[in-house]
Amino acid sequence: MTGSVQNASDTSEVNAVRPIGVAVLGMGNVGAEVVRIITDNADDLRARVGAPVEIRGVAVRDLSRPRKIGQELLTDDPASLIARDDVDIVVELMGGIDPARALIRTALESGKSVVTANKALLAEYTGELASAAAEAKVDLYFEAAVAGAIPVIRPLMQSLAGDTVERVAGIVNGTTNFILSEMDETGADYADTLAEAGRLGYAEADPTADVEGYDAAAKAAILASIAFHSRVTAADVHREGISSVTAADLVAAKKFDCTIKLLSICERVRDVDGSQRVSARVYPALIPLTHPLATVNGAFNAVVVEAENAGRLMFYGQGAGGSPTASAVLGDMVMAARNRVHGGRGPLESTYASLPIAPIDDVFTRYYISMRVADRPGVLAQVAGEFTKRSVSIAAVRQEGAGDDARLIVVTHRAPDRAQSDCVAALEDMDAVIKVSSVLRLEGTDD
Ligand SMILES: NC(=O)C1=CN([C@@H]2O[C@H](COP(=O)(O)OP(=O)(O)OC[C@H]3O[C@@H](n4cnc5c(N)ncnc54)[C@H](O)[C@@H]3O)[C@@H](O)[C@H]2O)C=CC1
Ligand SMILES: N[C@@H](CC=O)C(=O)O
Ligand code: NA
Repeated sequence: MTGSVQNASDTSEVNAVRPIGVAVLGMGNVGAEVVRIITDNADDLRARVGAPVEIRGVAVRDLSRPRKIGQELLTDDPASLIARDDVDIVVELMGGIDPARALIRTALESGKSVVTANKALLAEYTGELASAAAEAKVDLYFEAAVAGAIPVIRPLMQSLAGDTVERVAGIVNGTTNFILSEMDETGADYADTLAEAGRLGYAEADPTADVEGYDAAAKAAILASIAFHSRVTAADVHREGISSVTAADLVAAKKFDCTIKLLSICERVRDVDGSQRVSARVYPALIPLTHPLATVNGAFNAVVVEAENAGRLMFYGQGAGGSPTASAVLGDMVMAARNRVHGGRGPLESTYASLPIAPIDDVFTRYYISMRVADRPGVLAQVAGEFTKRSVSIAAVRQEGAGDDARLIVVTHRAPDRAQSDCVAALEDMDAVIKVSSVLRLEGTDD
């Protein structure tokens, strides 16, 4: 056998190396799996890192709850745990902004490397935390924060570091994808499916973050920051959730050979004057059934990256759940541990391009609009007139039903989102339009 990793596990050389001490903050869906894997795979981890990896403690809220770890390792005092001299790496899996933000900052400032899956925190405070990591010359890794087990952060930060990324788009929220897939395939009820996503460990502690698109927007902010070397925060991301998507929308989408997915889209916008901006947006959209993202179901995620030289790359896998997410956390933990044993550091934050944000109004989109209309001659022409006035070209019109149930479905060509939303507002004001029942964007088409 050759290679230092193999030799390290076989000889006493490693035994002489100081162990890497790990503090785990939070023992919920992900934290419990991280603790399990570190415990079960101790020998392999030691060989891969070049030193034993030892859990120094696990911070929990409720000390009395039975856990699959020795009671002596549990604490309800995370600040004291991370302050210990024998802690080298802090793995933050509590979620939320406070106290996670302060704990991570303190850990970094006192020279500990940090691994976190906390996208809500990163989408606001990566700048602050990355500066603290850079100052202290330690690592801040967060592969698990976007698309769970799927490697997307590292490919964007490292593998594509020499390329120019044009677009990163995909399905990055497992809970909403699970809900939409179940509603589509089995006609399952929205509320039941959301509860099931919680039981399966996919949903956030507050599932509003999932269904209203906050989680997907946080991930879009993280992806856009890395892809476009610019600081993008959650507030920069246009966000719409899935709570207004109905079973009827899914049925109607099928008639257009489409399905509905909650998409996170990060795009380099190239303006006519040669300047560049970043668009980051999250919304439920129709996509053709032939599109690769249309077959991504359940809690699976997929991210499509388009880069100038690499072309199109697709990353697919389990985007949520305890063990898949723990896999990504462990990958980061091993990297951070190796760096501490052998020297070296992960990449620093890169925001040199500082591209401004393009508001949703300026972005070119396509719309799918379903409305109940008065069943009388001339209505179609009136409706079409509102689009013509705003230079929005109609790609398809379908008329369904009759009498009180007369419906028009309009699909537009690409136009500035502002012009499209103005058309919708005008339709809502028309006497002939009884109700605009559904407005969704259409993605994944060339026109
Ligand atoms: N569950 C998933 O599929 C994924 C979760 N994440 C992220 O990973 C993190 C953890 O997620 P889950 O394990 O699902 O959440 P969870 O809610 O199951 O676990 C969090 C645990 O941290 C504990 N905790 C919270 N505040 C604490 C405090 N101050 N001191 C001690 N313990 C505290 C809670 O009691 C809970 O047991 C979150 O940031 C989440 O957004 C990221 C990717 C996927
Ligand atoms: N709640 C999130 C968990 C993973 O990030 C999701 O459903 O994707
Ligand atoms: Na990931």
